[in-house]
Amino acid sequence: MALIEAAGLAIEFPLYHHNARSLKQRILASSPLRLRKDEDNRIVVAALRDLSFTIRSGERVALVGPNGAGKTTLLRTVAGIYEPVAGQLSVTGEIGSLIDPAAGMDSLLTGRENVVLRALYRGMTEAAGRALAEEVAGFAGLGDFLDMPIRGYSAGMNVRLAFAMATAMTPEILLMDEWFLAGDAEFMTKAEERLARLVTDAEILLIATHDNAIVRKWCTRAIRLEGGRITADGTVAEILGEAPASDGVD
Ligand SMILES: Nc1ncnc2c1ncn2[C@@H]1O[C@H](COP(=O)(O)OP(=O)(O)OP(=O)(O)O)[C@@H](O)[C@H]1O
Repeated sequence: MALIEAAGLAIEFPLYHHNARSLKQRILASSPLRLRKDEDNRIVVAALRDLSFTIRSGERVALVGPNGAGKTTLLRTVAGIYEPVAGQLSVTGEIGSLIDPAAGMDSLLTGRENVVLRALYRGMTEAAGRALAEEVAGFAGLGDFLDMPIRGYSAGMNVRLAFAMATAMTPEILLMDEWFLAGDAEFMTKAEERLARLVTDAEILLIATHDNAIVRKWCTRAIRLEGGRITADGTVAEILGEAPASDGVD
């Protein structure tokens, strides 16, 4: 059973800037509690502060909140990209990650080679990887581009490949940034069908978004982050209420 549990989770980034002092003053003015000095006397930004939550199998959770609230940082932390500086995070279940399209891809390899390589990392045989590449090819609709190095792909092609690959592997936990749902109309129709199947089988969906229509369509629960903290956690109706389609910050 897939499960994500966080207790007192905190993520910080050191602030590197040639003029960190004045930057600090400016950020302090707008967000007085978000900067501090760590044990090594470095100024750090508290990207996530004291987060505690449990996400269980069957939940489809939206991370909502203004720019800089910490939504993507939380996705990346659950994906294992960032190490918490405090608190605990426990993630049970195989993760499919649609956060950074080129992450984990080798730009010198072709789309097909990347799919096979990813399959091998996951412990599949090469034959199974090749079969998976065919499946991904059919869905992503990249045509001959599938056999070209991905450094020549457009941004849209990268998204198609990443989306097709992540969803073909039916992860138990799917982590997604909203712009994976912003493809062209034809692709999105296909993608939505696939996503619907995936979120029915896959156990947890965690998506960062500003688009309330996406939250209402896909999610059962919403967690609101502000300034790196959870300020609300509840059903979509409780968190969004009568809010309009977008929170207007993007
Ligand atoms: N790699 C990094 N290095 C330094 N600071 C970072 C890094 N990533 C995020 N931050 C800081 O952490 C905070 C949270 O950023 P994050 O990108 O998670 O917000 P977000 O809610 O996803 O915003 P948006 O809606 O704009 O995508 C911000 O103050 C940001 O500047």
